[in-house]
Amino acid sequence: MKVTVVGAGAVGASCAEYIAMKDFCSEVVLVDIKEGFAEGKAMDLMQTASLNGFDTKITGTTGDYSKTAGSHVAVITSGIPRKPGMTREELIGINAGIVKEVTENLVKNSPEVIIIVVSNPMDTMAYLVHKTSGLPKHKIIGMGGALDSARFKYRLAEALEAPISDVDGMVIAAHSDTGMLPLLSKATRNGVPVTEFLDDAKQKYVIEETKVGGATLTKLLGTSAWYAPGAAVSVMVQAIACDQKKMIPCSLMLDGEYGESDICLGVPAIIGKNGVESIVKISLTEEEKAKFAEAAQAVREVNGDLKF
Ligand SMILES: NC(=O)c1ccc[n+]([C@@H]2O[C@H](COP(=O)([O-])OP(=O)(O)OC[C@H]3O[C@@H](n4cnc5c(N)ncnc54)[C@H](O)[C@@H]3O)[C@@H](O)[C@H]2O)c1
Ligand SMILES: O=C(O)C[C@H](O)C(=O)O
Repeated sequence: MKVTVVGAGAVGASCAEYIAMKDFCSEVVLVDIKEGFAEGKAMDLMQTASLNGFDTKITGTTGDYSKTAGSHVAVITSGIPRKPGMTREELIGINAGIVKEVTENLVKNSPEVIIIVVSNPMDTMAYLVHKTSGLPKHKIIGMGGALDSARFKYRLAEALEAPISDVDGMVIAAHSDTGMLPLLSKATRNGVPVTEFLDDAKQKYVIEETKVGGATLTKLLGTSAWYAPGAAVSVMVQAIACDQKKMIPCSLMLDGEYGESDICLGVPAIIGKNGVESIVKISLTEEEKAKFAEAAQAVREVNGDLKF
């Protein structure tokens, strides 16, 4: 299995590192536009191989997409991250052009590729890849829900004063500060609804902190996060590489599911060797349905700024 990661910055390098550490791929190719940067990151990561015990071969290239030919999966992390005080949506002006160009180069060299979109604003960038790549819709997957769900579990464990391994939960809808929908109604501690343990104030705290998880880290770090994003991508790549058929919330092109069409939004899906094996339909409360529709409306407005 050959995986390409475009953008050898914070998220791209973290993603390559986690993929290599799990040792399920034969080859990871890092691509960046900055001269020598991807080559340097690849060499540094390869020098951890004997220390960390993996055999995955990591190489880097400055923009030579012929080196990515025959990739099964490609991850797009190229583009600018936000700074404290910004929204992800403000990145569209620069990132849309980068994502479109990168997608064209990837598909030209790997016509069968499955693309995982990470660059922000992610739901809109995933939509752009659908509109410009010519790939079938099961081969384009936006990464947001896997990360947001991990942050939800972190906040749930904190509020419950429980180990994270006791906790389960999922975030759907938009990957934005306002449009995330942490499904508290379905979150559990060892199968018991968390609503049995958390009072209203704690429930509200968990939801609000989850939604601004990315902004909180951006404020602390001065740029956006990379460890958990990289780990989330590696889980998705592994689900494809090992045909795990894992249920992961991902930003997918909807065609009537959850009452929406012609939009990419976070919904639970089965991820396996074909990319998206199916979209999972779960029941939502009336309040959750309304929030999902509200998030869709906001993403639709951002999509309106795209020029194909
Ligand atoms: N979807 C998510 O959950 C999620 C999580 C974290 C970050 N992000 C997004 O991922 C993106 C990358 O974040 P980062 O922290 O790694 O940023 P970064 O600045 O560390 O890395 C981005 C890299 O992209 C490269 N790049 C720019 N244009 C390119 C091009 N045309 N071709 C190849 N490479 C190019 C840059 O040289 C840089 O090395 C941002 O848009 C950020 O908002 C999304
Ligand atoms: O918050 C950001 O801008 C980056 C990313 O989308 C995240 O959630 O960490």
